[in-house]
Amino acid sequence: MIVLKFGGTSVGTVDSIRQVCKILQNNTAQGKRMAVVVSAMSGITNKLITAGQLSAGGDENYLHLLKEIEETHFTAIRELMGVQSQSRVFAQTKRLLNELEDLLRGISLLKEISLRAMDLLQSFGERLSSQIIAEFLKQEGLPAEALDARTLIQTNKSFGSAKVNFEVTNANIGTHFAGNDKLHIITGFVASTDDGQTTTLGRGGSDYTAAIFGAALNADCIEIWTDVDGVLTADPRVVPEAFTLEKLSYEEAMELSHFGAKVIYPPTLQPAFKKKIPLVIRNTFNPSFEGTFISEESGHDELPVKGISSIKDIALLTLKGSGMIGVSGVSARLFSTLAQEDISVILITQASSEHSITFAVAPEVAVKAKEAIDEAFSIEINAGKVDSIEIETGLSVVAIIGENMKHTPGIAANMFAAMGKNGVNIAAIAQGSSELNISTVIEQRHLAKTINALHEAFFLSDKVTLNVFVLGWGLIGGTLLRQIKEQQEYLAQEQGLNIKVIGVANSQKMLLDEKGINLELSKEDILSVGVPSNTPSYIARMKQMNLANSVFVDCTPGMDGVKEYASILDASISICTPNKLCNSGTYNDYKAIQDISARRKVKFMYETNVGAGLPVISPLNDLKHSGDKVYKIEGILSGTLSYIFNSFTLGKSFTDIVKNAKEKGFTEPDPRDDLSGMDVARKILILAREAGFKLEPEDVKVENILPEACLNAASVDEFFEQLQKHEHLFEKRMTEANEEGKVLRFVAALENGEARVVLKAVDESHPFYHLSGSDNMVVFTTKRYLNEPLVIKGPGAGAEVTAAGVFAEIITIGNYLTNA
Ligand SMILES: NC(=O)C1=CN([C@@H]2O[C@H](COP(=O)(O)OP(=O)(O)OC[C@H]3O[C@@H](n4cnc5c(N)ncnc54)[C@H](O)[C@@H]3O)[C@@H](O)[C@H]2O)C=CC1
Ligand SMILES: N[C@@H](CC=O)C(=O)O
Ligand code: NA
Repeated sequence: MIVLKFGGTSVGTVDSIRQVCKILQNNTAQGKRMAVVVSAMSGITNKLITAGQLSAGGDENYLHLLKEIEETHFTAIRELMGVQSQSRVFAQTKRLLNELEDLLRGISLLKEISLRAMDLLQSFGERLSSQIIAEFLKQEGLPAEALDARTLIQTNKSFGSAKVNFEVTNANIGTHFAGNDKLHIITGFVASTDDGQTTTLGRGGSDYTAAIFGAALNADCIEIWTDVDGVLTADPRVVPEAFTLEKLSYEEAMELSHFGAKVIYPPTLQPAFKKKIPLVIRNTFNPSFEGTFISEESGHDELPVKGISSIKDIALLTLKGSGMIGVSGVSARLFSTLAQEDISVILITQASSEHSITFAVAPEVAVKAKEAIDEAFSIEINAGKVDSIEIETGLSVVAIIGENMKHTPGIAANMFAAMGKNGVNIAAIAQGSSELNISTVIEQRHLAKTINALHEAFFLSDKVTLNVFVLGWGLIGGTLLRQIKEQQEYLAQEQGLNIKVIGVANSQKMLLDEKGINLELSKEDILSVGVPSNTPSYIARMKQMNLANSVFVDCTPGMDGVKEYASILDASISICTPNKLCNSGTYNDYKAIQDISARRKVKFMYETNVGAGLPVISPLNDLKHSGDKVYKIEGILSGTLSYIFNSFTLGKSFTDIVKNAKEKGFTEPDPRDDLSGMDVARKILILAREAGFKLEPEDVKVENILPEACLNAASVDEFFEQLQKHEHLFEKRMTEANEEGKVLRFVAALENGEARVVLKAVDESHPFYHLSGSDNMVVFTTKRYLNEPLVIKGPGAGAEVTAAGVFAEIITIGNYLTNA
């Protein structure tokens, strides 16, 4: 015998009722014996309640609702039943509707509605639906018969949520079913007292009916048919990747539903749990799907955590004071006070210092709870031994649930790491010794982010999403976006890293889309649906989205984004950037940013600040952290100047070479940043700071090779005109060097804590002599690399290598954020 329960949506329309019929026919064909519990058609119970309230308030509009209720059922009959039986079923239904009308009229005359009348009123929903469905099933060839559960389930007189007398009820059900092989279509939710008054079974009442019948009949299984596939790992409206669980234990189901998974209401299923009858949650609208099987066994041995659950709105109350330490009976008084006020406690934590007890309640009862407790502890409060209760609001509970967490180390670590890296502060923690549930209290604004981060950490560790916000869509930004597009599929497949670009912007337009931007479209098409660019609002929107695993990528040459770095890191969003302005500003600013990223445990990465894609900053840090001592750093740190002086031979125009470097993407957006030595100065300053020297920008001594007229030119075009006019200056220096068998190299150096940038003539014996193209070369002389310095060499500028360096850092950040 199996007991099937069909909820309101499963019997809500003519189509769904037909669907129910198919499911039952299918089972019959397989020779299964069944009992069926049905709810009222969806929306009917609410209409009955409203009609009752209207009539009690003397509002004639209840008649309209009555009409609507009639229409819903008449439509079902008209569409489901053949002409021969229609009139009979209409008549049956009309009789019930007349009774309902009489009841509502009675209520309107009395001008009040008792709980008892409310129960009777609500019973019409199930009585109407069960009759029509039974008639339809009969017509379709099933041996169906409507069964009014009021004749079998006996309760006490607690109207609204009556207590079942199981002894009488079980006996009644046993007797009724003995030797009766009809297909009973049972009214859910309703019952009656021993003197025949109608009662209802409270929240989840139809599930309760199914459990009562299942237990009484020793059913093999109880199937709860609803409009979702089963119990999901998380709320799919918050986590689109949530999936249906195949198996759950009773305890897990209980914990998961306690936190708002509305699929079942486990307290009502107790009779079934007690008899160890398995429960299956199934989807009426997707009947081929197996659903979620709930039994004694948890299943999924590989899944220590089964679900992420939450309560959106709670208040946290704390009772604290020195007068509590070592005093017994404090918590007994506290919680019995709450019990007297009928306040349900959602979560409790107490540290072993016994100095305070913190607990969570629904926010609407927080003040009432505070007043009651302050009153109960008034003597201690007046004596200064205990403080008046503190209330914190705007909080949520997030919990991970699973039986296999028991005795599995690392689960809490994983949970807290995922939250910590996403900047979620935990206000309170609770774990029962059953180890079935770890609950945390967090700020409500972080709820969605937390649920998603935890879902990734526990269910999708092989498929995590990194949310990327790019500012600046020029040479580097554009190349980076192209590289991401080309590599997206590989990273998702091979690395389980789903890189989602959520925001893009150039100086004109910006676009943010939480669903992710389709990089297959052209830049013009993408930005055409954008809005005028505004850096502060771009960043505000990014923070407001509050997505898990977010990275801000600044590919602009200016300060607009840099000004916001502190606030971005403070919002627990990582940053990676080729923009050097942040790290080459004042030392205090540099230090502040480093401190914030350390404090917030988010990454701030900028390897491309020096030598573009070449590893320079990270090896320097490795040397430092491993205890080496850096004596000297010397380098050709400008790809542009390297290219220019490597290509500058007799007979060539200096201006053409600079233009050529710009076309190749080596130069800064304004090449004067390179030629003035400014860009190199920034780089050696950054290296000096990374090496541990507290230098300010003005501490770097730079030889200026550009004439005033070039520096002062109003535009880049005008600069090139002026450069042409002054070419002879460069030719002169080059010829002089050549005459000594030397070449010109723009060299940066850090020695004894002093940083310099000079144009130097070097001979063949010098390592910088043989450079070519845009190559950078960095020479580290250290305690360990003393006689043979450590040399790093390769292209130090250009769109492809720079963007690739930024991309690599994005991936590093992704791995950091998503691995515990
Ligand atoms: N070209 C290279 O080899 C290297 C460049 N870099 C750095 O990369 C950065 C980008 O350089 P490029 O791509 O060559 O510059 P670019 O001039 O080609 O592109 C800059 C982009 O930023 C946009 N932009 C500027 N301010 C903005 C704002 N407030 N909001 C939104 N968008 C804004 C511009 O519209 C443009 O799309 C610079 O900081 C540069 O120093 C670093 C290493 C190597
Ligand atoms: N303009 C710079 C680009 C890299 O930082 C250079 O030429 O090195
Ligand atoms: Na680099």
